[in-house]
Amino acid sequence: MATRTPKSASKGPAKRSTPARTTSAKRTTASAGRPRPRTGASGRKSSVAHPDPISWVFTMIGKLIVGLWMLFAGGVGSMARALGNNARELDPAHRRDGLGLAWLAAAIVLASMTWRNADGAVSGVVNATVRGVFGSLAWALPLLLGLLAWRYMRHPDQNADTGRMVIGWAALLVGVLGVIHVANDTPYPAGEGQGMDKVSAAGGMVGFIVSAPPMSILPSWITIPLLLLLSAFGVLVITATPVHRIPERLAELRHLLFERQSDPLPREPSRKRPRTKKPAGDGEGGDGVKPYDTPVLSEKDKERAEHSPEIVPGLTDEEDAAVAAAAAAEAEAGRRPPEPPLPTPAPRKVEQLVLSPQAGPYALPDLQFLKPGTAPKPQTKANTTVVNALTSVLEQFSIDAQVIGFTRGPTVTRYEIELGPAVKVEKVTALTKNIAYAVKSADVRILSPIPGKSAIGVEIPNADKDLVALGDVLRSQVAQADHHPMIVGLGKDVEGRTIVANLAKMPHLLIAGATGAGKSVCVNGLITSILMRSTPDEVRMVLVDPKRVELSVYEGIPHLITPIITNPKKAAEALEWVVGEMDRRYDDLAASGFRHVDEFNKAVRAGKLQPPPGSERVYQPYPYLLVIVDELADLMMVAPRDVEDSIVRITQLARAAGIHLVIATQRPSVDVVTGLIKANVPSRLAFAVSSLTDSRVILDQPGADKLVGQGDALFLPMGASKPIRIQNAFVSEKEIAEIVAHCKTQMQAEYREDVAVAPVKREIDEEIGDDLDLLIQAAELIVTTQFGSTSMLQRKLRVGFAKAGRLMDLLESRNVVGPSEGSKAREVLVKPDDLPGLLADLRGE
Ligand SMILES: Nc1ncnc2c1ncn2[C@@H]1O[C@H](COP(=O)(O)OP(=O)(O)OP(=O)(O)O)[C@@H](O)[C@H]1O
Repeated sequence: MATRTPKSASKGPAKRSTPARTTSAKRTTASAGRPRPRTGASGRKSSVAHPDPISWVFTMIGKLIVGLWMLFAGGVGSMARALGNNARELDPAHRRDGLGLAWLAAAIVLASMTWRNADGAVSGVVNATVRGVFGSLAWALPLLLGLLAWRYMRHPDQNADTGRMVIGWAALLVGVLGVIHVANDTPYPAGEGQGMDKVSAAGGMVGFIVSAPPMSILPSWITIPLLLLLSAFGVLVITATPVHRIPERLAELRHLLFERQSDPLPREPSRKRPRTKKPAGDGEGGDGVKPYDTPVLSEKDKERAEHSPEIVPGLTDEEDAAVAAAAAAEAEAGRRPPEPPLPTPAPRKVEQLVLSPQAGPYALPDLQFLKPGTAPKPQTKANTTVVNALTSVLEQFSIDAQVIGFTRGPTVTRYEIELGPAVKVEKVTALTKNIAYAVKSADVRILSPIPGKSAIGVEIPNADKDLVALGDVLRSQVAQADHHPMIVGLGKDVEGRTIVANLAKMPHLLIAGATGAGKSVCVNGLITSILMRSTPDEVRMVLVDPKRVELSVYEGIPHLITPIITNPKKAAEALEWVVGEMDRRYDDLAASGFRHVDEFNKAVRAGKLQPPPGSERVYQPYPYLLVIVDELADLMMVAPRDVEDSIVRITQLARAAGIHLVIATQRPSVDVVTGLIKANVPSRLAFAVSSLTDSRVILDQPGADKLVGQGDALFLPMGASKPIRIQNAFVSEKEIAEIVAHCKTQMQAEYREDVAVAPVKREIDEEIGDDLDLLIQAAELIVTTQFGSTSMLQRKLRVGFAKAGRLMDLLESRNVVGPSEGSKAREVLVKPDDLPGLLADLRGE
């Protein structure tokens, strides 16, 4: 079989070629009548009818030479190809190193020929040529080549930047040479009183070419500004400054030149610490919590080694990061230090419904307490690699689609894929695993479509993340423009936009995520945002921290109405207190005819609300009440029913009363985040979770299982159908401690006594449930009459047989009556004297 195929294959062409050959042979024979050389169709050859031996020898020698030449050329060619292949296998960085060295050599050679009076024909020609071309700036050419060499070797991975630099410097050089040429009366290379000498002494041929044409039609006072404009363009390209950002860049420059020495944050002496005292890369030295701190595996060091400090300033050196990011933050704020909202004046004297009286003015903490994050990186080599990987996946599967661009966010980059006509979206979405394989990342999330765009989004984590700092978020224009006291900084979205949210509008928020996903940092961010922007008479807080350590730093802040609640049982009580507070506020709203506490407050501030005649009451504005529960699971373990009841009541009604809940949990399972709680907490913030099920519990859709952790989150505000992906803002423990200290110096915390105190009925047995009142009546009846009869309970309490039987069972289980004795009444085990104690027990007191 194996031999047959070539045979038959060779037969085909042979058969096909035979007639042709036969025909031509016949034709030749017919025309010449004798055999002719097969090559010979030309007249010249056909005229050589009898080649003599000498010419034959020459012909053969010629053929030999041609053959040898072809052999040599083939050898050189294949050698070059082999070398080329090897060169292709070289690390691109090495190739660029080679290029850099070549430029350096050229710079040195050029400098040796142009910077000194070298004799020698070659030097003379090179010198004259360089001067002829670049005129009086010929001396700068070796420097520019040296600079190019340095860039190639220093940043082998920044091709695009090097290209930009070359273009920028070229534009600058051409513009300046033109100006020099005009300044020297625009000499021509030939003509009377002109010549190359004069051209070389002015702007050279470059200067001539760029200045002579405009000078022939325009006066010099127009030509020079035009040339200066070209030079300015070069400077903008070199510094990568779009025109609209010139003021910011100038501000940065001023900052670097004049203000860097005088620390922009003088309140923090620690900033001046010598670098060596801090472990390298410890972005928040001594803070405990560091941004992107990986608790299990320390990949940070590896990452740090892979990125030059210029690319990832935040992860390598705190001071550089601080300076770079300060510049960026200032640039963002247009160099104007952001103004904190004005402190609210001391409240008027109040007499009722007071959470705690406040004396003296209260100054909000300075925003400088919060450090800036890292400046966002526009594009890195990793992005180009991913674009190539995506393109090749689409090509491999022959899908008519292309990557049309990407948006780099702080943690992930979203690549946009546009489909060709009649290509199914599913063709790309079905490739999730292949894309993940090609880009070497398991956390690929596909968005189809990107909201507001006809494109599919592929979100891939960045190897080099940006640090989003709470300080930058709160300093942003969007946060500064809104003075609502419940505005909190959430972070930045994939497009780098700052995301702030109004807790009052949420109106309640559920935060969930696995351990280490960034929940605690988020809760800290929310509380810190409030501390930064609101006075205690605007916002009051109840903090519930069953884990005991997460929120302890806030102990003593004046915004608290009760010490931080760490005991889950007391937490349930505090939630009940909140329900009571809500009811009190509702009573006020109902009595005054307002529908929201904001309207009520407005009326009170305007003095429009008068207490009813005869009442001693003095109205005063209600502060917002923010209740933060850091671990719902711990509460649900202790008193699931009470906690759920309170949460549901609060969430259903509290909005109008200015009471808002933030519930965090690391166990987003259905027994913790029950259907009732979910239905009543409309805004969700999901950090990375381990399973699709968890993601569905929080968001009612997948997505959170594809997050990368460390503050990467999906935010689903009330009413939205698609979550927004954000990188949560980071705030360090050190910053929090400073802010808390400031708040404490402004005002003492004055706690209400009754918040976490058990109201009358507390530890009611779950078994009793809603029957407590009936049970107490039954116990009273039986103990006072000493007659343990079910039918008596039926008659006296007017309940059915089943209920009476249940009450009797409950009393039996609590040793109030003995076991059933058939139709006889049960024995009563508690004496009338012990009744008060029994009732207190039943009430759980
Ligand atoms: N927004 C963020 N920016 C940068 N890094 C973050 C961010 N949020 C969290 N991290 C990093 O992730 C680590 C873990 O975060 P965090 O302590 O908030 O997790 P958690 O979900 O609260 O975990 P646990 O439930 O175990 O307390 C932090 O120490 C920090 O290094």
